[in-house]
Amino acid sequence: MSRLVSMTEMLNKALDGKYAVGQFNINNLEWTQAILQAAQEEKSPVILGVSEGAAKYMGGFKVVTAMVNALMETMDITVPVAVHLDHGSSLETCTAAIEAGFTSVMIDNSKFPIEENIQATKKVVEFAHSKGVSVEAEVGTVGGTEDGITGGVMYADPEECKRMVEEAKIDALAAALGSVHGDYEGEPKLGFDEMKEISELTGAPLVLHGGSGIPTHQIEKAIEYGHTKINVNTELQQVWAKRTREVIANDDKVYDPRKIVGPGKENITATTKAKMQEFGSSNKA
Ligand SMILES: O=C(O)C[C@@H](O)[C@H](O)C(=O)COP(=O)(O)O
Ligand SMILES: [Zn+2]
Repeated sequence: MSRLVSMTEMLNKALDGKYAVGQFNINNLEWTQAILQAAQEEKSPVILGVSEGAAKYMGGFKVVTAMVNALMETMDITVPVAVHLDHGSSLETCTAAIEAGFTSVMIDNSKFPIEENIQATKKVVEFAHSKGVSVEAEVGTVGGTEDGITGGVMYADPEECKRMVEEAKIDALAAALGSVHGDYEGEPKLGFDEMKEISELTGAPLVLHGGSGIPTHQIEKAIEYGHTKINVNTELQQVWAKRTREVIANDDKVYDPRKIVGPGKENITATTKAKMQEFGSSNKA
């Protein structure tokens, strides 16, 4: 029996309570164990983000939900957990994820003109809401590399954001305002004036993509201006890779994959816990 939940309740509570729930992207079994452990220890709600590429790598949507559900049971996870399709590209992919048991999806048609983006999102919302699944959409363009494809930043237009929220009836809005996937060059420059305007205009729970490498004072301001979900992928990959390199450098005879891949889990758990404290979601489960 699945104990997964959608993002709706967690994000509305976060909006009221002025904190954000982290979306931490998973890549495999170890990642999932490490993040679930962090959430349980912090008594924090958590969103497990799964990109189309990561889902394919892990063997498909059904493998992902079977793994997460089984781990929740064996690890005795009691905090709210959502499994969310990150940057879903089409109605077909979102439908397949929902049918496999995902409790939340992002339909990212932000590269299309706003009218097309809204119409495509509406169709996803119609199906998703009939199954109790939450929907996130994106307006504007997050910079950097997304599932292997690199592009520039394009700020979200406030009126387009309002239309997306009102017409498509989404549960969360990723309004791109200068954030970047992957590493930032220098200090991130987020559009806080636009953020405040979009938050006031839409009243929607906002989502911050490219959450790695943003200093705490900017994270706090983003939360103050309506961000209830912050996506983190790169930082977890970096701390895991650092530990894994050390393991191999310190022992050139090691070949047991569990001894190579496993130790980095501690770094993922520690970084996830630190992010939950920073985002204010600890003890909010
Ligand atoms: O790269 C992915 O597959 C996931 C990201 O797009 C995720 O949605 C995200 O925004 C995380 O950003 P990051 O921490 O800068 O990688
Ligand atoms: Zn993203």
